[in-house]
Amino acid sequence: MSDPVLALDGVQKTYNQGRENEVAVLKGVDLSLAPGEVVALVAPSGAGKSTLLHIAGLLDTADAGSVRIGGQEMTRLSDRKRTAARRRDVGFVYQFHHLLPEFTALENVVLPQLANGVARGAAEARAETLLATVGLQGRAGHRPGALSGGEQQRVAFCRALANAPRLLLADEPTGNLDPATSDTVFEALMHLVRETGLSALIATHNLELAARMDRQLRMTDGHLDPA
Ligand SMILES: Nc1ncnc2c1ncn2[C@@H]1O[C@H](COP(=O)(O)OP(=O)(O)OP(=O)(O)O)[C@@H](O)[C@H]1O
Repeated sequence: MSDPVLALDGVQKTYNQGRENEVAVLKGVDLSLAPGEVVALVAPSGAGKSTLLHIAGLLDTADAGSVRIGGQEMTRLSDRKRTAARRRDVGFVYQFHHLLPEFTALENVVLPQLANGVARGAAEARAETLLATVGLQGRAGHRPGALSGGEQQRVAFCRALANAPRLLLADEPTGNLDPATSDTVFEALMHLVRETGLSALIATHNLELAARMDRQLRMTDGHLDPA
């Protein structure tokens, strides 16, 4: 059997918010994400889902426990190696698109590839394919300011996948959109994820969207349980 794309075992994280004020946010989180699996992370505000996504995505480190991506143990890597693994393996999507305003949609998807050493022609071809997958073939030359909120977010999905990560982590990816747009944009994200075959952990407050994923996990009192 192939390795899980993401495996967390006994992950713990406590924040120290000043003297004698410790907050244990993750108290032993276990999670296994199979290749191609899309899992919803449902949690009330403040339960620690951003903390979990940051640790899973190698932006932050756990106090205890193990984080493996594609079978490789990440917990004891040097900062430099962890950053390299994050750039190679993980794509992030946030509630807000964070696109570069002075560049076109196409360029926003091309630039991370150039930074990764991909030749411009190949980078542009991949960007065009990704944008077409989310229905934006006619918008590639537009700057973010000339796109709707839903279109901006679809470009952000393409940018997250530009360097073909094996894992997508999304933190409320449709949280900033009205319900109808949120629905369309979520479908575009699911289509993109299925087309590229990657695994995704998607945090959402929207139970209706969560129900459309392969599986739902709920965060309660520092643990993850099936919803
Ligand atoms: N850098 C930090 N230092 C101290 N405490 C922190 C830090 N980051 C988060 N916390 C605390 O950890 C808890 C969980 O925060 P986190 O951002 O992971 O929650 P969340 O579930 O993503 O919330 P939301 O849905 O509101 O974004 C909160 O009580 C928060 O105050």
